[in-house]
Amino acid sequence: MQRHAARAEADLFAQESAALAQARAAHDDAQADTRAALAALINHYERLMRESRRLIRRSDRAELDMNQMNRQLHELAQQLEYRATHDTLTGALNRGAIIECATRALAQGDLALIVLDIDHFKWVNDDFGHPAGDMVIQTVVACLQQLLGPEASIGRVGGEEFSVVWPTSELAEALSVAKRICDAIADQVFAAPINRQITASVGVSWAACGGSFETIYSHADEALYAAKRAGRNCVRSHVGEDLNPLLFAAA
Ligand SMILES: Nc1nc2c(ncn2[C@@H]2O[C@H](COP(=O)(O)OP(=O)(O)OP(=O)(O)O)[C@@H](O)[C@H]2O)c(=O)[nH]1
Repeated sequence: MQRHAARAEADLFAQESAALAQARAAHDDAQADTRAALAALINHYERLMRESRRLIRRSDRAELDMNQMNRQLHELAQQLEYRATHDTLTGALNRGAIIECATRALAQGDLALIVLDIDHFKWVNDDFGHPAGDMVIQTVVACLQQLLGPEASIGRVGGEEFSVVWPTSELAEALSVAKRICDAIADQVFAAPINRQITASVGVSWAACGGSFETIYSHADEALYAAKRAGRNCVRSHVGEDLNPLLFAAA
């Protein structure tokens, strides 16, 4: 291939080299036919210009193709990154991405973790079918996004379980966010065929900067199940060793 390229390069300039040698000889020899040598030189110079233009056009096309391929590769890498970190049904962060996000947030500062689980979701599926259940899951995520804004880290960590990573030094602030989440879901109108109130139970945990994800998650999970035990549609918290028994009664 390299040999072929070298030969093509030699062939490309062979005639011009000969014409140049002829012109030099004519230049050095007072008796030579300089007009003929000049005519040959003009001829070959024009051929070189045509050839150069053709090569420039070809390289411009190759550059355009390469730029387009680069753009496609970049888009593909972004799509792969998105698919690796997001839940396909809702577009929320997936479990792995939420773990990474919470771990990073804990390394940088104090953090509240809010987990919520739709109440009696099995009945939704049983009464209205799995596609309607999927629609409820999507609506819950849309409701969280609407409530918390585009910057909030909202994840779907299980079938009908969601997490919100909420960096804050104030437990009271996290509890207020959790209460707003609980109320927003209870107030959300779900499209047909659901047409009935859906609620969620919410658990909140909090850890100071440097805490571990495993601890903050297990505390949030315990708080969530305390909320389920307390009758659902309510918020419970677990901070440190302390499982708060009566925080925000059912709405
Ligand atoms: N439609 C739908 N259903 C799902 C999905 N993932 C899990 N589920 C269903 O979610 C239901 C969860 O039911 P359970 O864990 O028994 O809990 P629950 O009925 O919500 O009751 P509580 O959590 O105790 O209030 C099961 O019926 C699962 O089949 C999903 O992606 N789509």
